[in-house]
Amino acid sequence: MTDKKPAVVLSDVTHVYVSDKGASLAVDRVCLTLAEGEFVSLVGPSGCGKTTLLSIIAGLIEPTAGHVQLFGQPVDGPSSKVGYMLQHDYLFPWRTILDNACIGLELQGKVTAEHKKNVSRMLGEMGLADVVSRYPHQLSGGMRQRAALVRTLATSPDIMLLDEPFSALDYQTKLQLEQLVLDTLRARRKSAILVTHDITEAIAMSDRVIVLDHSPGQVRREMSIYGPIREASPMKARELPGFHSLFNEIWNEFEEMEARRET
Ligand SMILES: Nc1ncnc2c1ncn2[C@@H]1O[C@H](COP(=O)(O)OP(=O)(O)OP(=O)(O)O)[C@@H](O)[C@H]1O
Repeated sequence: MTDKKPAVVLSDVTHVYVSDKGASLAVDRVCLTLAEGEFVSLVGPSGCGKTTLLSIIAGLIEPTAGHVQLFGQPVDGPSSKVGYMLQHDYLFPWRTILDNACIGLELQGKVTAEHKKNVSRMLGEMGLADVVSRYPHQLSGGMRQRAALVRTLATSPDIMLLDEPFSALDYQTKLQLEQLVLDTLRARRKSAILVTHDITEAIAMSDRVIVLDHSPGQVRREMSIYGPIREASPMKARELPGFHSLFNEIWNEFEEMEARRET
């Protein structure tokens, strides 16, 4: 028996955006549980509510109905338990890489010599030791995203929300970063939710893939990724037997959604 609480629980979460054009139902009664240390991906057509769900989990927007809990506690605003990594790195151009990586700690009033040493060590682990004193414009896109990852990890969040963090990168850099992020999160036993449009990325990185339907956003299908694929590196996973049939199953869900939209 274990009394460990799941990292995230969404119970019947619904969200309606209200604007001068009226009200629109973005997500509808979504239930989702993320276990501690689990990596889950959300995939689905554009506009199905993926980012809305991440914003709700991060406490940035309040759901219109339903409940969200992080480790058994209701979410009532942004929490230091949650780290958010986006497609754009949002590094400050006037700050060095080290100072950028320390910004979350600064905001939390936690910049001690020890914390700064820890951030420098993480930058080193990410292959950025030689560029800590450089400015963002002097780095490649992949290096900047690695710096953004360190900035997010520096405050030791328990849950990482990853909103298409690799989508602006070239294919080789994307594969390298997928590996780096997965190794880093596994070593630290972080729970993570990845939003991606890349079905192969979702399968290669996750313990579970959740396919969302659109209009309104609802959970359509959940697929557990079986052992060997889960345990392999994201690059090797793509070559394993069974990978393509998982891809096809998810692709078929997309085709069915598209066909329904056209009728
Ligand atoms: N601030 C907002 N005001 C009004 N409607 C919004 C707002 N943000 C999102 N929406 C709408 O809510 C729905 C879900 O948006 P969301 O960005 O969560 O979808 P998504 O699945 O992340 O999309 P994408 O894959 O294109 O990034 C869409 O119809 C979108 O137009």
